[in-house]
Amino acid sequence: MRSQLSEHVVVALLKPYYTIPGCQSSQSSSRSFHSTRTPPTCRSGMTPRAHRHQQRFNWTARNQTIASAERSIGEPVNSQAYTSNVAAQRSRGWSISQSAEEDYAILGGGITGLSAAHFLTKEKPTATITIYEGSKRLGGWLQSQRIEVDGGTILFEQGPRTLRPNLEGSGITILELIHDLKLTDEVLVTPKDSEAAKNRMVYYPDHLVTMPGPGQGFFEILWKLITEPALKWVLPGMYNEWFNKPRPKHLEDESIGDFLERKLGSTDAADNTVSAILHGIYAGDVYQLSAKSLLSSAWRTDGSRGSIQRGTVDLFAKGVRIISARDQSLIEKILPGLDRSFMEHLARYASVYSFKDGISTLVTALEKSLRANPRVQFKTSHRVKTLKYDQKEGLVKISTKADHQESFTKVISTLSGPNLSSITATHENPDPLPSLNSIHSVTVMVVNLYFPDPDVLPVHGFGYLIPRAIPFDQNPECALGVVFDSDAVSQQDAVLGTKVTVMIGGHWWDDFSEYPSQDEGVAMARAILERHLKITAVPTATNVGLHENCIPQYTVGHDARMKKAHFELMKAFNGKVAVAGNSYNGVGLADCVASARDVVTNPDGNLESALTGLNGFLSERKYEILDLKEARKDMRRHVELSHKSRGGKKKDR
Ligand SMILES: C=Cc1c2[nH]c(c1C)Cc1[nH]c(c(CCC(=O)O)c1C)Cc1[nH]c(c(C)c1CCC(=O)O)Cc1[nH]c(c(C)c1C=C)C2
Repeated sequence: MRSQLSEHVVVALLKPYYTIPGCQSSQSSSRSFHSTRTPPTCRSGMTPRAHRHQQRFNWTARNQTIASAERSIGEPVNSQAYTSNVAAQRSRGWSISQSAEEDYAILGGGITGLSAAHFLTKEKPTATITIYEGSKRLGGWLQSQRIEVDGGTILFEQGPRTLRPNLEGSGITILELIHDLKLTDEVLVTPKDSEAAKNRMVYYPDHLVTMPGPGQGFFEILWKLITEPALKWVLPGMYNEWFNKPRPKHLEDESIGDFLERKLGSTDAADNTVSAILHGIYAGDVYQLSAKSLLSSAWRTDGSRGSIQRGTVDLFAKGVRIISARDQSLIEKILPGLDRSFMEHLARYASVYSFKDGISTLVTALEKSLRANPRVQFKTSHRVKTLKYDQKEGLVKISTKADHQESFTKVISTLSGPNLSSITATHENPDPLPSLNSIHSVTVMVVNLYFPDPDVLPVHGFGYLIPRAIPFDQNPECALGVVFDSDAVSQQDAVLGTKVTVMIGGHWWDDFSEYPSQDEGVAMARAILERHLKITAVPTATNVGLHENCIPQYTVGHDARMKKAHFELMKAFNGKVAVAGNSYNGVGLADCVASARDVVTNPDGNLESALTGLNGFLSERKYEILDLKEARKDMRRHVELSHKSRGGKKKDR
């Protein structure tokens, strides 16, 4: 049974049963989890609740914090000095006032805002929450739409459509949400042995290339690496990476393209393959996106070992894996509460998952649950115009129309960096949050097409991505990729047929001031399908969305800018405005939910954490070492135990 399960999912899945409570793990060297540093959840021997109570400063402490932030701006920011300043405040006995009433405002009714409200209702049941949303509808760009076609309905997705069953990273927080909202029966799994799981393709330059991955044998992969022009960089690149000289000491960050060229000795990897993958995640430019922020573990290993492969082989030989302390702490906190049979089902079968009624199921369920809570108020069609900090009262004031302000003890902004910056600007200070203001986002046109013929596609799989190396005459529409929706998530439609989504624009449209119309979008998508896949059939249903500035770009220097942004927010709002959402710590759906949880629950138990939501950028991230051999033993023990506890029967779904 073990061999069928994805190891890292299951190791993490079963971890609570082979490790000790978080607060003791620093002393656990004989156990399977060795903490390299004191776990952040357990500083000063305090409980997480005690840490939560520390989130609010008294006046003296606030002024100290401001002074500290001011000192830090304009000079090289020394986060350690800042942290020790906060620690000093604590040791002097300042702070720790928990007001009886807390009034929260959440700016933005997308998935991050709704999730933040959800986690707040759990974490602070007596707080009142007002959610401001500028448009009429909730959910942001999570948009699942049922459309009538001949014979029934089909489901189109405009935004994200699938989730990965990962526990590490942000995946576990969305599983917690699914559990809280009782949505496990709504989940649809795309099996690991499906074509969609096995065939993730890149277009190069005139044919589709299946990327090496699970389900392919060693010799099959080797043959592909030798013969496939799109992958010809891999073997020489590996050689260069092993022997190349270490990264220059002064290098603080570089683009992923430059990083790959430096490591692998040519631009082929970036141009032919990695640019395609980045199109599918960020719709962004491989020569602008940050290696430090987006390839953080490769960046770290390269820095410490001089070679990613040497570092990886070293870990492999030691039988250990590195996991971030934050992910480890989330797993410890959330996993024990989740439904075990659901988790086992995901771990065993799912490559990705979605919901019977699409990804918006999350939004509908969150809205229903929040509307049932008398402490939560929705203000849709209320665009926030100004956000000001009233130093005397220690409150944040929000206005949505002239001559009317509402006051809050804390605001969580899920707006984009530039939007938050613009509502904060005043005549006296037109650019109070320059680091947030500088976050650039790209625009993507999403074109859904439905063909009644179920056999329109010449190949099956998740879809394909288009790298930057494709000559203009093969991609004049600036397409980024095509998703084969009817393969990627089956069972959402009541009729047979083929659904595809063509994504266009992204960084290719950075200089555009006008975009194609909906009809032009459909024509462009059809031209792409005809050129690349020889599909000439006419779609009987289409749906086009132009999502302006929808994906923030973590360009070179992102981490350093977010560190500065923390201090700018502290200066402007004294810790009363925190940020969450896709502008900061991950652009995916799961990242957004995780950022909402982090900003509410303060997972680090770290005082700054609750203040701006950007604490993760203040100091080097902490990591822990997972001993895989011990973990596997404990896992086996646990599987036996859980078998016994279920009367020896395995519950299959
Ligand atoms: C809808 C547009 C989006 C594009 N990128 C993202 C969205 C929401 C964010 C994103 N997409 C992926 C990841 C990685 C996580 C993962 O599941 O591996 C993130 C953070 C991967 C991905 N890319 C595409 C799909 C269908 C997926 C799976 C996750 C999802 O459903 O969003 C296709 C795709 N997305 C974008 C483009 C341009 C594209 C091209 C075919 C932009």
